[in-house]
Amino acid sequence: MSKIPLSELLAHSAKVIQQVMAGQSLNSLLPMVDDRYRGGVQALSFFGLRHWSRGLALSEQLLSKKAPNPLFKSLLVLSLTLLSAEDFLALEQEQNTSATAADMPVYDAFTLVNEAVKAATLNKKTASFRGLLNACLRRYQRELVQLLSNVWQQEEVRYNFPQWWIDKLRDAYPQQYERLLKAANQHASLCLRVNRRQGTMDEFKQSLNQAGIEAVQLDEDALMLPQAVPVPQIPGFAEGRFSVQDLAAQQAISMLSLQDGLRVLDACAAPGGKTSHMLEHYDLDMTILDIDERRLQRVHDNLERLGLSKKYHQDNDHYHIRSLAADAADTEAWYDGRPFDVIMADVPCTAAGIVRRHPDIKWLRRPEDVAKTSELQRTIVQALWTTLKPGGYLLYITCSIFPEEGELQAAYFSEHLVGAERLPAIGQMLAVPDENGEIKHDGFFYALFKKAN
Ligand SMILES: C[S@@+](CC[C@H](N)C(=O)[O-])C[C@H]1O[C@@H](n2cnc3c(N)ncnc32)[C@H](O)[C@@H]1O
Repeated sequence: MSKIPLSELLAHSAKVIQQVMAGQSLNSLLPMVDDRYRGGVQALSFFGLRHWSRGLALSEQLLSKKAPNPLFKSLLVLSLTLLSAEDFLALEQEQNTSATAADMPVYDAFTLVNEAVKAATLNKKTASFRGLLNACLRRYQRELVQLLSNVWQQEEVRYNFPQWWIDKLRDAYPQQYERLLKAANQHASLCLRVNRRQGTMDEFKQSLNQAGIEAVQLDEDALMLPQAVPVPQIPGFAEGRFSVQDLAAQQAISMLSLQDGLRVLDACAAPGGKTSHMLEHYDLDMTILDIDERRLQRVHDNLERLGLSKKYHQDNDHYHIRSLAADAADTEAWYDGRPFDVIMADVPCTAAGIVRRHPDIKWLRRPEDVAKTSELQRTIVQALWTTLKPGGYLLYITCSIFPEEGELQAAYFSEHLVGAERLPAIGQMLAVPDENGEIKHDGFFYALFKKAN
């Protein structure tokens, strides 16, 4: 980041965040950023989005009327978020609330204000308002004690989440919501899954060790890298020796009684994280379904890289792969009438459990999305249930921590899926620090159902 002027990074980041606020995901925006800027823009956007509420509240105190345009607003809020970071941390420590500083970009205030004003000159939508930007930032510096004490009164600022999200978590987890919210604004370490078809865990750990990469083994297949390393620089990526997958997502196969030869449906499969995990362990007759044809291609790319495509298993009679781009709920469009032994239903959800890795999610979601996705999940699972063999298993999965997509949904399925017996499974996983203060996984929900014979 050091060689590129901060002003340019701020200008690009403000643009990216403005587009997020208009409804686009960071995943779709970051790949379009010029290679030279991408790392820096990602770091600034992650930090900006995690702490947006504070910058926004400060900007509302500093502007006497509405911001002249969305790009200016984005640049001002981002600059204030950065400028107030250390002061806010000190305030948090004073108030004894556990502060989160790990990902904080540290710039001295003088440089930051100058660079922000320079950033304003780089775009014609902001150039004529650079005086206003300068005035707001300098007033923040003069009045920061009073301004921070004003915005501290707002829960949205203290937790850096939209109020509806805070209220929902407080209702669902009265004892834990504060820990959950704080944890969700922290940096998430990279978690890898070792491909056991390409070597053992010990061999892989050894290759990391030789490359000077520190790794902590979390379970049979999972390793966490405490220090960030760009994925292509980790030895064995191109050769398919590992995948990037959170520990919570890696739990899925432990709940399914899989064995070679079973007819399995991965109903919402893309990009294939769980499909490939199943195929790394078992020789399956696998049907891969996803509504999105382009995302389905990513499943094939991943299977190819991991050596899991059928062509690598030609002589294996148990190993079959069939893929279909279709709406899982529309069984007439894709179901051939041969029921499945096992169905994995990793359904679309609000993704409220993975905000650490996708800080844009809390700004992209609207309160009404929860009921909408919950309804969609019901439609999909009820349709899938008709394609399950008597005696077969369906694993319902979301990366959410909202009960409507978790426990309440599982209770609904227990009642409404004909012949469903709910079996013991992990249930709700929450991303909160363990006894050592470490957050080891994302927020996920699992419920397992067996269909009566
Ligand atoms: C949570 S992601 C699945 C992640 C995947 N199982 C993995 O582990 O990599 C949900 C997927 O559901 C797909 N999807 C959404 N609506 C669908 C539908 N009606 N039918 C089938 N797939 C759907 C999305 O395209 C998306 O790829």
